[in-house]
Amino acid sequence: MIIYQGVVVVAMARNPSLIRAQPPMPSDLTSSDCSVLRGGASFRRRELIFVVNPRGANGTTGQQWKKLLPYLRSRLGNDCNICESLTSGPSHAIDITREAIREGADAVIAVGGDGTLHEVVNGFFCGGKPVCNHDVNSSHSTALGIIPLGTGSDFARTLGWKNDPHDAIERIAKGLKSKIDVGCIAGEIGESHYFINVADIHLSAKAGYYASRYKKFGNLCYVIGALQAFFRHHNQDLRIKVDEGEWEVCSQVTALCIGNAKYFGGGMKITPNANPSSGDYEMVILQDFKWYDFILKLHKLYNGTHLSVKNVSSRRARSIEIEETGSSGSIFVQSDGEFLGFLPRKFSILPGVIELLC
Ligand SMILES: Nc1ncnc2c1ncn2[C@@H]1O[C@H](COP(=O)(O)OP(=O)(O)OP(=O)(O)O)[C@@H](O)[C@H]1O
Repeated sequence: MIIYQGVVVVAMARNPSLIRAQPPMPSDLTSSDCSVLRGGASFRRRELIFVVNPRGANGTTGQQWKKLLPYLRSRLGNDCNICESLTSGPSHAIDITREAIREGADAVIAVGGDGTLHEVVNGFFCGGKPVCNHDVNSSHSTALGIIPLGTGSDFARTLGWKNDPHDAIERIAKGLKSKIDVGCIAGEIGESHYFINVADIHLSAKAGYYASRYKKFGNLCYVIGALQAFFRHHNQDLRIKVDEGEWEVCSQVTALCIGNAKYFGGGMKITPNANPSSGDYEMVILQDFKWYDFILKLHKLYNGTHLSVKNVSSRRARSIEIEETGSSGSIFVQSDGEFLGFLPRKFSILPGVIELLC
């Protein structure tokens, strides 16, 4: 990152569609996170990188962002250097985030839906380790921020945040941070993948996979995806190992959901007791469900009262290994709504690994 006369230029990995120049330093810094050496010439403005998916929510994110920028600049511009980076396509947010952290950003803020947040979270890691500042002498870490402007905003829902970008800007302005957990999924060949919301397996993952093709219909895409997934669906026996214990067979699994947070699929409270600050997951298993069970019990899935329903179980876990009893190789795995591949997988949790601006 090059800084000259209060202007910030950040070089990013793929698309140089960054950046806004900021005016020179203000005389009055109010943010608690800006370090100021009073009596000396040196003081530090927070470096905020806004990772914006202009195509989020069918392009609405881009339009809302443009309208929001003048307010954002006026609210934060005195204390912070505001860098805007528009994503050019899937996975770009990962590259932008990694680069921003290496260059010493104070916060990377995901502007969009849960898909953009998921990519930004994955950008906090590389090669199985947290990404670090290039400057090994620097002690400050990069926080995660969120401006929920997408279709679902399921993570924000867990935190009880309204879908109001002005509230989100206030949280960023305050600069208060809280440590949150991140889920980690190891695949067969050892590569790691991260999630902040919910990872899920089998029917729900298949439904999410199909839903992603119908995003243009908004939240209706989840209903269409579910209907398509039910077509030729078979419940499956799975082998599960929890917290390094014994392998157990779990019969006729319809869907298995591992929650770091509570919601998925645009507001379904699937893991109602999950808490991203608890250091563990809530694992909810639906067994032997028929298509009509979903219709009859859908309202319970949405309001989080399904744990008392027959064939639904919940338990807490820090580590979960799951494999098929057979070898169909076709049990879908989804991570924060992104199709990841098929079983087997191992899920572990990284407690308090990211600081969230809250
Ligand atoms: N410029 C782009 N063009 C097309 N797709 C993009 C672009 N930038 C990012 N994406 C992809 O769009 C996906 C969805 O983004 P995002 O979550 O912001 O929108 P959404 O429509 O609200 O979806 P969600 O249901 O996840 O809330 C991301 O996972 C990302 O891979």
